[in-house]
This record gives sequence, C-alpha cells and structure tokens, in this order.
Amino acid sequence: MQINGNAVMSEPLFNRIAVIGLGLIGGSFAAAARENGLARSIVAGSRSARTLEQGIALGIVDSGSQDLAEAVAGADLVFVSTPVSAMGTVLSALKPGLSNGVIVTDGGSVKGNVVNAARDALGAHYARFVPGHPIAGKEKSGVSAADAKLYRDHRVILTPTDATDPAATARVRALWTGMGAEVLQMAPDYHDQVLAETSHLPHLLAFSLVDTLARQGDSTEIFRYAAGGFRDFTRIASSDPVMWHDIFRENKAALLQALGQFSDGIDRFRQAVENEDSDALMGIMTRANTARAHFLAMNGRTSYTRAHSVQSVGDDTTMTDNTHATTNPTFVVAPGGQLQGRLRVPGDKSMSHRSIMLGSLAEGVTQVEGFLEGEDALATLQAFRDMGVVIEGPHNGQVTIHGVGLHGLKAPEKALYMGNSGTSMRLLTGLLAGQSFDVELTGDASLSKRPMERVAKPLREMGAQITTGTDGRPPVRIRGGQSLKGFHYDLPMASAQVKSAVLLGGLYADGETSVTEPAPTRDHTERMLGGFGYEVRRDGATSALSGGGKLTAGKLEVPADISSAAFFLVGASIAANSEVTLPHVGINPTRTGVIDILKLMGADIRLENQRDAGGEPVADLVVNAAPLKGIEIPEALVPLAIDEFPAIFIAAACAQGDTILRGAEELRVKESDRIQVMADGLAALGVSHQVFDDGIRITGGEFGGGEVQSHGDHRIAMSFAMAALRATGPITIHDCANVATSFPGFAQLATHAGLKLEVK
Ligand SMILES: O=C(O)C1=C[C@@H](OP(=O)(O)O)[C@@H](O)[C@H](O)C1
Ligand SMILES: C=C(OP(=O)(O)O)C(=O)O
Repeated sequence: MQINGNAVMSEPLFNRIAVIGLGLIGGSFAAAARENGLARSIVAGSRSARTLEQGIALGIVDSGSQDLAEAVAGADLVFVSTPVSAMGTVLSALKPGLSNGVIVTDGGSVKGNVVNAARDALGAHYARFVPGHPIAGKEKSGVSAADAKLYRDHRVILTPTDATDPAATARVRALWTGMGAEVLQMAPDYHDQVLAETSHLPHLLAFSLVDTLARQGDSTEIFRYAAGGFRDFTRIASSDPVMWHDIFRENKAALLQALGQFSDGIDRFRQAVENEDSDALMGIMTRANTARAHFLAMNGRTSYTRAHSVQSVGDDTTMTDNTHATTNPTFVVAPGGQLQGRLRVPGDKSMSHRSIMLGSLAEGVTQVEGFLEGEDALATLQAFRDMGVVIEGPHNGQVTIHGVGLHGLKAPEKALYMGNSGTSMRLLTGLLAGQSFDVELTGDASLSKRPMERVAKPLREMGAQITTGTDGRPPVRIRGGQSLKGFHYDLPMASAQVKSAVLLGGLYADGETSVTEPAPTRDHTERMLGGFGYEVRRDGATSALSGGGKLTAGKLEVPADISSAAFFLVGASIAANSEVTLPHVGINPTRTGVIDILKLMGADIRLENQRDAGGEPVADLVVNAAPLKGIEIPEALVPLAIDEFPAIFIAAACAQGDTILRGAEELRVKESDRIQVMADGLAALGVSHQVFDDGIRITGGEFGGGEVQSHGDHRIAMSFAMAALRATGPITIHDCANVATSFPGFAQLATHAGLKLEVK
C-alpha cells in the first residue's frame, strides 16, 4: 500500500511504527501518525484478522499481522494499546520481534502495573519503555471509530521511571506533540493516585449507585422517575464494563485508598444530616460547590477556565474513558471597527481579594456586592473555604462570608492553590505568617516563576518562618505557631502587595507595624481595614497599625475595575467614531494613572457622576475617540497605572510620535515579562520600538495584523485584541485562557461593543 501522499513526509520522526491493538485508541494513534506525517510506514498487530483488514481498508495502516512478534519486526517505535490486564502477555509475545534500539510505549489507563509488567517482559528493551496514557476517548469503540484528531488539544501523561532513557521519553513526547496533544509528565504511582481520585472512583460510584437502585424491588419505577441529577451522576455507568473491570483490578491499591477517603467523607455527611447540623452541611456544600473546578485546576496546574472546559467536553463525549480536553482559546480579531455603548466591566480584582480576606477574619457576616467572579479572586475565595470559612456564592457578584474572627482559620488539608494570582499568594503569605498552623502556597506555571522573597523577607524580620522555592519563587511554606513582632519596613519597591502583606502580618504582631513606600501604591488594604473598623494610621507615605485588634463584619460594595475598564478606554480612544460609557468604575487616586497618562496623550475621557461607594470613589467614565500623541510618561504615574501598561502600549502604537516609558522594571515580574512580551507582540505587528531594562520607547504609526503570543498573560491578550481596531490586518492572539483571571466575559462584552473578535 502506498504511503499517504498528503502527509508531510520530508523528515518523519519514525521510520516504522507498529501499533499493537487496533481499537479506538490504537486506531486513532495510527490515523494521527499518518495524518501528521510522523512515520514512513505504519504496521498493526492484532489477534483479529478482521480488525487488521479494516485498518488497512481505512488507510490508517499499511499492513498487519496476527503474529505480534512479526508485526513489530523492523519498527523503531511500538505503541501498545491493548487492555491493561493483557499488557504482560502482549509484551512477552511481541518481544522476540523487537529491533535493537526500538522505543516501546503504551496507552494504558493504569501505569504502576503496566510498568511492572514491562520490566518483567521486556528485558534490555525496558530501558526504552516509555509508559504513557492519552486522556482521550469517546463513546464509540473499535477501529472503525478511529479518529486522526482524537488527541488534538488533549492531554497525554507520560510516566517514565528512573530506568527510562530520557532520549526515548523525548521522542515519544515529540510524537504526541506532533499529533497535537499536550504532554504532561509525572511518576507512575502519582498518575495512578490522581486517576484513581479523579476518574476511577467516580466511575465506581456511578456503577455502584445504579446497581444499588437496580437491586431494589421496584427499580423500574425508580428509574422512571429518575430525573436529571440521577442521569448526570450516572452517565458514566454506561461505560464499557470489561475495560473498567480491568482498570479497577489493575489500580486496586490507589482505588482502595481513594474509596477509603470517600467513605470518610460520606460518614461526615451522614452525621451532619443525622444531627441536623446546618453549619456542617453548609460547610461541606459551599466548599464542594466551587471545589469541583478547583480540584481539576489544581491537578492540572492550570487555569479554572481550562478546568471548566475539561469538564464540559467530558460531559459531552466521555463514555469509555475520562476525556479531559484542554482548550486554551485563541482570539482572532478582524481589523477595524469602533466601540460603542454603555459597558459594565466586572468588579475590581484587588478589592475582591481583600473583601474575602478581611470578611473571613472579621467577626460576623459580611455581604459583598460586585465581587469579581474571575479566577484570581476565586482562588482567594477557595483558599479561605479550604481554611474552614463558610462562604456562600458568588451569585451574580454577591458573596456572603461567615467570618471566623482573626484566630478562627483552620489548617487546610492540602497546599493552597493560588492559580495565576500574585495578589493571593503575596497577601496570604502575610496573613498566614501569624497563624497557629503550617501552610503551603502553590500556583500555576506563571505564578511559580514570580518572586516571593519580597514578602518573605520583611515577614521573617517580624519573626515569621517562611521558606520559598528555588530562586525565591513558589512554593511558599509558612511554619505556624510563631510569635510576630511589629516593626518598621521601608519598602524597597513601590508594591501594594508587599505593603499589604506586611500590614496583614501586622494584625497578628505584638505592637506597631508600619510601612513606608517609595511612591504611592494602591491603598485598598488600608481603606478596607478601616471599613472593617480596624484603625490604620496614615501619615504621608507611611501606614501603621497595631496588632491584637478585631475586624467587624459589614456590607461592602466592589466597584467596576479600572484595570479592566482600561482596555475600553484605550479601544474607544484609538478607534475613530467610538463613544463608550463605563459606569461605576473605581477611581481611587492610587489607581487612576491610566486616565492621567491617556489624557496627557490627548485622550477624551470624562469622569461623570462622581460619588462615594463604601469608602472608595467611583465615577462613570465617558470616552470618545481622539487623536493621540506620544509622550514621555511621568515616572510618578508608573505605580498608579502598573497593570494598565500593556493597554497603554497599544495607545502608544496608535499615537503620533514616540512614547517613552522608564522606571517600570516591575513590569518584568508580572504574569509575564510585560515589557518583552509586549515588545514581541508589537514586533509581530510591525510597530517600531526600543526595549530598555526598565521600559520601552514605542513609535506610533500604521501597523499590520499578525500572530501574537500572550504567554498566558490576561492583560497582554486583551490589549492586543484592542489593537485590531487600528491594525490593517487580523490579529491572532494565542493562549487566552487566563483572560478569565481578571475579566470573565471580556470577549462577549468587547464583541457587543463592536470589536470583531472571534474566540477559537
Ligand atoms: O495589591 C494588589 O491588589 C495589586 C498590586 C499590584 O502588584 P504589585 O504590588 O506587585 O505592584 C498589581 O500589579 C496587582 O495586579 C494587584
Ligand atoms: C499583576 C497582576 O495580578 P497579580 O499580581 O495578582 O497576579 C495583574 O492583574 O495584572
């Protein structure tokens, strides 16, 4: 048979791939290898002659053999996708045919036992056995369901052992990547534990619930009235019993452990119901309510948006295995257009974080309105739930926090996962430094690269015991039971997060804690502490408080986030004929640098209806398009516009002349290096610029479309989306999942306003 002429065959990764077991997983693997030009020839091994004929007829393999040793002869990669329980027998059967240097890999759902079987069966070839598990499946099975795109945007977990040749792992990784999959790596036992908890246990429970009800006398009646909840919960009980029988047996130890933990949970629930203990019931359910997305995000070290989409794709397609698709949207924005309308942007992120923190430490019940339901603020919310605080909501921006008092937090059972949020991690480090329990704070890939010594260092001077990871980055580990002493700290950089961490630590310190900042930074911590009845003394650049007081719960209103409004301030300024009103935006003077800078550039922005909302000034911002000119940005405005520079850079690219920013080195340690990542994006559009250590010079003018990498940074993604209003071609922005950290619903709101944005 001829090799598929459409494939890119110039430099295939492998000469000959043998696929052993040609069901959905093996068949799709062969089809994907073929479609992506990853092998010169593809051979199948199967006990069933009919399956082999089908595979050849479908054009996904060139030839096949029922003799497995014959099938693998001459192959430089063997992929085994037979049931896990058969792995030992299959590997022994094919071993005599293996060539020297061949890489063997598999697609089994359980890894510990497969690794053992391979060690026993493969002899010297074991050094190049790369255990793997593609997390993909669909309701259909068999080679006729083979799908060359099955693995695209899905995860594959590789679980190499100490004995695995890293070069072999790298080649298998390249193969899966070539099929469009995202490859993760972990130890086999850890894989089995994670899968037992997230996949095997839920399948077992679904089978068990249906079986339990089916055993009851009048089961037909029960099933007749079984409503959506029953259907949703038990959908996976339609999965293939033979496959799950194998998985339950092969992953026995990890499954039993997960089952044990589950029984403890059921006992706690049973007791709460029996005792009519409303607090316990509410505690379990409010935690569970959002923990679903949180757990998935934590296991994947990924964003909540991804975790949510994992779930919804799984709901639609999984029958035979847990399908975890990962979608990381791309924004494709067509050029031109204008922005119009009254646009309500979501709640302020900085204030939303602080409302949860202070509400949790207060005595009494705090009601929050306007809370940002974005992933960063939700990470803070989840952390306090993990520390035993009952928090209801968010529902439409309303959150009810049942405060536990300054000393009422409980030790969390696991590390607290802060997702993408620097504010959560840094402020919590301060707040937790004086607790009685140990705690560890972790984050996603971006947060794991950000500096944490800036908060650990002053807190240590107060007596805290804190360690950070390599180069002072996360994880942050805090040892409980330390007595803290108030002290004075001169902030080495203008950072509201460091200032807040020290002040929050000071709540637990003996005596006075004070901080002096080199330039004004956002003062929401100081203001909100005041709102909760905690005295903060402010004198010029210094804020001070004394430990040992108490916070009193109350009502709190979070205005719209000026940092989110910034994208529309810029978009409406640069797109001819735009007119936009942004109602109820927080205009705290420590946050309005973006308005000042844009006005210096010639923007037409009016503040209407200025008023006070619970201790913070707010206004409706009205923006009309206006010609912009380049400026030298006054350094004093830098900390007051620190998060808005990606958007301001786009304004600069549309302005006449040069805009110069200096004194902004802090931009290099945000969710991405915002100077370099913006510079790379501007370069892709053809905007002239010069990068400095602490800033950038941007020469405004016409620019084209192009492809931009956001590096998972929400503000980069949204800024380049606005740039399309003035580009001469479409702008494609990759890696946009994290837009939901600060601005859920951005794409919808921007499209509604007139941006020609498509989410792919
Ligand atoms: O305190 C806060 O809520 C924030 C402070 C700023 O960080 P730095 O303190 O690192 O400047 C800002 O960039 C961040 O988005 C939110
Ligand atoms: C820097 C930001 O947030 P954080 O530090 O909380 O991750 C931001 O939102 O731009």
